[in-house]
Amino acid sequence: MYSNTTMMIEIKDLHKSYKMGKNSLHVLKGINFNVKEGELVAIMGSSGSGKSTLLNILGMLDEADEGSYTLDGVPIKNLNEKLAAQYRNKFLGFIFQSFNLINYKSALDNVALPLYYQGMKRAERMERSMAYLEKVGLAKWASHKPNELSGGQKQRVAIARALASDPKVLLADELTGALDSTTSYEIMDLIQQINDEGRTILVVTHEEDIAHMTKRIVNLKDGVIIDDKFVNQVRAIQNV
Ligand SMILES: Nc1ncnc2c1ncn2[C@@H]1O[C@H](COP(=O)(O)OP(=O)(O)OP(=O)(O)O)[C@@H](O)[C@H]1O
Repeated sequence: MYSNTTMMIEIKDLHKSYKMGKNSLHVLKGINFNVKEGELVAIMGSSGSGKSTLLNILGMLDEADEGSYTLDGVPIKNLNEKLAAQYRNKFLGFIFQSFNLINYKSALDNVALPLYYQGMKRAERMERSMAYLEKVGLAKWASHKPNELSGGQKQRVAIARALASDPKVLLADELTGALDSTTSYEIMDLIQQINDEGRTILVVTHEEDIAHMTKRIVNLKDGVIIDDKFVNQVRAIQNV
C-alpha cells in the first residue's frame, strides 16, 4: 500500500536507560518501528511506559544509548551538534500539552519567534506567521496575548508555530491533555486536516478516543512495543 512512499522515520533496536544513583532504569528496551511519509500515528501506553522518552529521542531532544534512528534518510548519529540543531529546526515541529507559549508576546509574535531564530527577515516572517494563524482559524486573534485566549485557541497558536517552519514531521505530546473533550476533538480535526495535506504526524496520548482519530496505533508497555496496528480513522468533527 505504501510502496512508493518515502520512509520518514526508521528506528532499529533502540535502547534508553536513566541512571538513578547506582542503579539504572531501562526505559526503552529495543524499539523497532518505521513511519512512512504522510502517516498519522498515535503512540499509546500507560504512565511510565516510555512514550515521552521515545518522543524526545524522535524529536532529537535526547539521544538513545543504543540502536539507530534515521530521519528522512539521514542517520541522526552522524550529525554534529550544530547540524543536529539545524536539522531539528528544519524537519521537526513540536506541540506540547502545556502549549509552551511566551505570555508577554502576541499570538502572531509567538508564531514568528522560531522564524526569527532561523534568520528570516521581519516582513517575510510576519506574513508567513499571519498565514499560519489564518490556517488555524485565529487571524482575528493575532494581536492577543496567550492569557486572553482559551486553551483551544492557545493550542491552535502552538500548532501554527509548529507549522510555520514547514517541518516534515509534527511531534505532539498529549496535545489535548489540558483541553475539554469538545475542544480536544476540534484540535484533532485540525490535526487530521493537516495530515490530509500529507504531513507526517506522531501523537503521544493515553486517551483511546484521541488515538482512534489517527490511522495507526502503536502500543508501548514497559519499554517495548506490544502492538502496532492500522485502524479505521474516526473523523474528529463527528464527535463535536
Ligand atoms: N530524565 C529522567 N531521569 C530519570 N528517570 C526518568 C527520566 N525521564 C523519565 N524517567 C523515567 O522513565 C520512565 C518512562 O518515562 P516516560 O516519561 O517516558 O513515560 P511516559 O510513558 O511518557 O509516562 P507519562 O504518560 O506519565 O508521561 C518513568 O519511570 C520515568 O520516571
